[in-house]
Formats: sequence, C-alpha cells, structure tokens
Amino acid sequence: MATVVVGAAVVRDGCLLVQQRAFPVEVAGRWELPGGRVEPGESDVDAVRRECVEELGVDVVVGGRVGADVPLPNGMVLRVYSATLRETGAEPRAVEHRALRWVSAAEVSELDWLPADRALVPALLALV
Ligand SMILES: Nc1nc2c([nH]c(=O)n2[C@H]2C[C@H](O)[C@@H](COP(=O)(O)OP(=O)(O)OP(=O)(O)O)O2)c(=O)[nH]1
Repeated sequence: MATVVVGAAVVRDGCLLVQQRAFPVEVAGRWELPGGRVEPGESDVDAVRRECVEELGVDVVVGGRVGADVPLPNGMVLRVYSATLRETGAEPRAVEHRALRWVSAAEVSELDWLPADRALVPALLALV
C-alpha cells in the first residue's frame, strides 16, 4: 500500500482554506491543502485532525472523501477529506506556511496549486 498524504478541504461560508508553501524552494509560493503524511497505525481521519492542529492551530470535524486518490511523484498518494472547523469562530493561523487564505470558487480555479492538487480542482469546486 502506498503511503497516504491526507489533505483537508476545510470549508466555511462557501470558501475553501488554502495555504502557501514556504519550502522546499522548488514548490515555495505554490498553494496546497493543509495536511501531511499518515503515520503508521494512524487512521486517515486522525491524521487530518492532527495535521490541522499542527499546521493551523485548529480542531476540525472530518467529513467524506473529496475526489479520487491522486498519485504523487514520490510514490505516495494524496487523499482529500472535507472538513469544517469544530468551533466556527476559530481562526486558523499559518504555523508552518507562508500564508493562508479563504478562497472562493473563482480563486480555486486560478490558484497556483501544487501539480497534484490541480487534478482535484473540479471536486473542490463542488464544495464552495
Ligand atoms: N499537505 C499536503 N501535501 C501535499 C499536497 N499536495 C501535494 O502534492 N502534497 C505533497 C507535498 C509533500 O511531498 C507531501 C506531504 O508533505 P508534508 O510536508 O505536508 O507532510 P508531512 O508533514 O507529513 O511531512 P514531513 O514534515 O514529516 O516531512 O505531499 C497538499 O495539498 N497538501
């Protein structure tokens, strides 16, 4: 089984939360979903929650799958889940990233996404 990288499609008020990578240099400045590698023995849902705490400082309620698994160049797969903030008034912070934005449907289409995320745009548009 390929290692899974989970991504969180966090939606609030019709906007999607996206974050801009600060490193490594090849991808710095491009946009992705909060998330990261699922650790051994961890469920996908637990990994989504853990990564949102680590990267955004917020707790999320994890929903269903968004789109299909997207193969990554390093042999891993990107698997996205919808999510909402457990406390709707909580304000996510860019802990490890350069920037964080809530984007509308038009911006979802136009963002300078990481290549794998681009394949998920149609599925992400269905959420906003
Ligand atoms: N988090 C996240 N990673 C993505 C996305 N799209 C995409 O290609 N990736 C890739 C980039 C990385 O090669 C890998 C995940 O890296 P990461 O740095 O977020 O994961 P991690 O926290 O587990 O990594 P590490 O610091 O332990 O090395 O997946 C996305 O939308 N979100």
